[in-house]
Amino acid sequence: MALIKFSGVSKQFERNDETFWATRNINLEVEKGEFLTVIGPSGCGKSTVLNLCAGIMTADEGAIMYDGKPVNKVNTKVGYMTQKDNLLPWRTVMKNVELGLEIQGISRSEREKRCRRYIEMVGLDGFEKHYPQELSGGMRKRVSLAQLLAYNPETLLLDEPFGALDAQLRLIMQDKLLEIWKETKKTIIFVTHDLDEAVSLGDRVAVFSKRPGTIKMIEKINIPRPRDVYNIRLSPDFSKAHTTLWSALKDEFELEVSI
Ligand SMILES: Nc1ncnc2c1ncn2[C@@H]1O[C@H](COP(=O)(O)OP(=O)(O)OP(=O)(O)O)[C@@H](O)[C@H]1O
Repeated sequence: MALIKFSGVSKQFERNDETFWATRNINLEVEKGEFLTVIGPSGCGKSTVLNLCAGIMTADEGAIMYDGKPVNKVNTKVGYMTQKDNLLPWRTVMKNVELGLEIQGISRSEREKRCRRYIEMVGLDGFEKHYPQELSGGMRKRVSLAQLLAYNPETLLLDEPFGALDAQLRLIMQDKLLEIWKETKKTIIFVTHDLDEAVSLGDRVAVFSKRPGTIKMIEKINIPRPRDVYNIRLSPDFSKAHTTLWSALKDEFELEVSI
């Protein structure tokens, strides 16, 4: 049984007194421990799909199941890193990363030990006492990721987590995320705008069509693991998957540009 299952899921919104479908008839299954990447043009409903999985929005049609149970309230099994960081401006980096553990009632020394590891992992050691407003956009994203990992949810929903990072740092973070995934065997749904990133990381890549977003294709990525994100573009398996996915994706972007 799939851990996450979307069956015929559609969601509509209202804008200027008009309703419109953001997504239509999403059918998707994600296996436990799978790394699924999701790509599609802007506004096709990728974040909406994550919001539905996290239980912070309800579907207008269809059903979302998590571990065999309907998602009809906030899904506490998932940790969600949204596009905007939700760091608290009055708490330092360390205090922000500790937040989830503090709520769980974990002792201060244990919190600090766990959080220090993740702060170090995202390359922010030395910044523990800084406040979010003293950091760059990319650094704030990394604090959010450390916060999420320290909280240790079963499933990670990541909405363009590395979008604000420069190309080099993005590769380093991709490498670290794959390491964590291997170590913790978490299930990950990772939304990105970057096809290279989608192919480098995913077991499968789901391509969304333009709005109303639906799944246009799902491609299994047959690149062996462990993957070397720094050199993966040189592999023939990478080019093959990239070419197939790009031919599906480029039509959606062309449509977007021509509107
Ligand atoms: N709460 C809301 N109220 C009204 N419209 C919304 C709401 N949330 C999303 N939308 C609209 O629904 C559509 C899908 O939005 P969504 O954020 O899911 O797209 P996306 O694929 O994640 O986009 P991007 O890649 O640009 O982040 C967009 O047109 C967006 O403006």
